[in-house]
Amino acid sequence: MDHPHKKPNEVEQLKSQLLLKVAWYCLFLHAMLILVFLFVEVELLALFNIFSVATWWFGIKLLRKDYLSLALRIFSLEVTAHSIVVCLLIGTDYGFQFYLWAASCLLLLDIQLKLKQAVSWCTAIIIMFAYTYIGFIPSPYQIAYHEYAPYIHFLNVVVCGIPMIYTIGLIREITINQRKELEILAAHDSLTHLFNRRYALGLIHRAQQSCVSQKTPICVVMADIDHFKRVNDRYGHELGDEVIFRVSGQLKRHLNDADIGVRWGGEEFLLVLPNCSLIETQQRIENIRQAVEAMSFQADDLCVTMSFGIALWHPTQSFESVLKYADVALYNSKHKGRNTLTIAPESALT
Ligand SMILES: Nc1nc2c(ncn2[C@@H]2O[C@H](COP(=O)(O)OP(=O)(O)OP(=O)(O)O)[C@@H](O)[C@H]2O)c(=O)[nH]1
Repeated sequence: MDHPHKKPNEVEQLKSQLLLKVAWYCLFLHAMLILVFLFVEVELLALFNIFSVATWWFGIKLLRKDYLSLALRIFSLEVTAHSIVVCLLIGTDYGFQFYLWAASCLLLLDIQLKLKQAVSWCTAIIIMFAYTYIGFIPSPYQIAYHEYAPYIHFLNVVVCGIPMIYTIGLIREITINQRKELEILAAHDSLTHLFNRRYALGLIHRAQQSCVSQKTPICVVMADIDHFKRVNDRYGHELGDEVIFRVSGQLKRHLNDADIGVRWGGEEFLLVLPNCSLIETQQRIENIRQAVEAMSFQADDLCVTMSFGIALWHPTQSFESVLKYADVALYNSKHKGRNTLTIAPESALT
C-alpha cells in the first residue's frame, strides 16, 4: 500500500524536483549561518543551526524517496521553530521573523493538507510573525556588531522573499499546465486524439459560418472502418484498438489545419473540410482510402479498409441534414461492397 505521504502524480514530481533545489539552498544557508552566529558570538544559535542543517538533510532524503508531503511539513516546522528561537534570543532587529512567511509558503505547497488546515496553520504562523514585534523585544543577548542589524534585516527579507515568489510562481505554473491539460482532455478522444463529438460541434458550427460568410464551399464526410467487428473477433480487442489508432493517424496526416477530424463513434469518423470543393474533397478522400488500404499490421493477413460518404454542405442546410446525407452516402458505399466512397446526391443541388 502507498504511504499516505507519498507523492501521487507528475505535477508532484515536478514540485518535488524544484523543492529539492530549494532544500539544498536552505541547507547551505543554514551552514553559512553557523559561521555567522559564531562570528557574532551567539553560540546557542550556531548550535541550533547545526540541528537545522541536519533537519534539511533529512528532508532532502525524504524528498528523494518521494515523501514530498512529509518533507514539506518538516521543512515548515523547522523554519517556524528556527525563526521563533532566533527572535526570542536576538529580537526582531535582524529580520529573522520573515522566515515565518517562508514557512507558510512551504505549508501551502503540501496538497495532502486540507485547505482549511493549511490556511489555519498559515494564519497561526502569520499571527506569530506579527506578535514577534510586540512580545519578542528587547533582545536578551548583547550581540557583537549590532550596527550591522539593518543589513542583515535587509538580507533576510530578500532571502525570504525568494521562496514566496517561487511558491506563487510554482502554483501559477501548475495551474496553467493543469488547465491546458484539462482543455485538451475535454476536447479530444483519448484513443485517437481526434476531437470528440461534443467539442467538435462548436468548431463545426464556427467553420460553417465562416465558409458561408466567405462564400466558400465546405464538405462533410462520414467514414467507417469496414467489417471492424471481424477484426475484433478474429484478432482481439487490443489489435482492434491499434487499428482505430493507426487509421486515425492516417486521417490526421491527410487533414489540414483548418479541417476538423472527429471520432464520431467506435470505428466511425466525421471529417469536416472547410474551403474545400466537392471535387477536391473527393480527391483527398480517395487518397485517404488508398493510404488506409495500404497499411500493414503485425497480423500479415489483416487488411483494413474504409468506406466513406461525402456531402457538400449547402448554406441553407442544417448540420443534421448534411450529416444525414453523408450517412446515407456512407451506407451506399457499404452496400456497394465497401472500400469505396460515395457522394450524396443532394450535394448536386445548388
Ligand atoms: N477494439 C475496439 N472495438 C470497438 C471500439 N468501439 C467500437 N468497437 C467495435 O466496433 C464494432 C463495430 O461493428 P459494426 O457496427 O457491426 O460494424 P462493422 O463490423 O465495422 O461492419 P460494417 O460497418 O458494416 O463494415 C463492434 O464490434 C464494436 O464492439 C473500440 O474503441 N475499440
